[in-house]
Amino acid sequence: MKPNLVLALDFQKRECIDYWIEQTQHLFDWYKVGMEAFYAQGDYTIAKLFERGKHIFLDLKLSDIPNTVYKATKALLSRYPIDMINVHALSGRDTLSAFKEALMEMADLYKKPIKAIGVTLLTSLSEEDLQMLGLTNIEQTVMTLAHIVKNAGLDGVVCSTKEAPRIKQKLGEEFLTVTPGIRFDQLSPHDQKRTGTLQEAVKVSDFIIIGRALTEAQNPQEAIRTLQERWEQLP
Ligand SMILES: O=C(O)c1cc(=O)[nH]c(=O)n1[C@@H]1O[C@H](COP(=O)(O)O)[C@@H](O)[C@H]1O
Repeated sequence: MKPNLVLALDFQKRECIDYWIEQTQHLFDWYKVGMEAFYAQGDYTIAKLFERGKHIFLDLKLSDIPNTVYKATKALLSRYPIDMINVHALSGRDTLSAFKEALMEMADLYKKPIKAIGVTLLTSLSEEDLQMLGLTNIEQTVMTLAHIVKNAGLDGVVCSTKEAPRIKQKLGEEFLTVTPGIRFDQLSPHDQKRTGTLQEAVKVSDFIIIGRALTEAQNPQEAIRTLQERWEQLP
């Protein structure tokens, strides 16, 4: 089965949020509401996606002590009809377990599954950035974090397309991989250091995050059509 395409609604203005939902709803079943849209237009964006029957990935990358993450997760899920939510794996095992516990309680209450995802190493980090943090070896660090995420009972990880094959191989096909940093052709990577193509992503991901490669295109209508054609051609 093909992965899900997820559109990152990284906007603050309602006109932009409306435009991108209207223009892409035939192609995307999943939308990601990240910090920018959530802080600027959270209630509005989530209500709009819910009315249209879209799946919502709330990407706030929670990172705090276990008690705070547990309570914040419950507060978010009691307010918003979310299908997937994430936490930073670097918050450590106890925070990940508290996050999972909150999700299970809320999923039980609302009788619906909510996917729990751990962010490994941000795709904006390179080996050099890692060294500055006193860490080494992206592949190995991502694998260590992915193991911690799996052992805490979460459903999957955010990682780049580069690490996703090994994660699938070591942690099993059912362990979800969510891959951002997707670029088409020779497009600028912007601030991303570990990018991947749609062709790479389709083989190794369960959820492929599409952001500025689409939403900053010179001609958005043409870019949406091109993405649709490419997507339909992929196996
Ligand atoms: O959790 C995420 O979604 C995420 C994790 C990560 O490691 N890297 C990353 O880029 N993201 C998000 O994925 C999207 C990538 O967008 P583009 O760089 O515009 O394609 C943004 O909304 C980021 O916040």
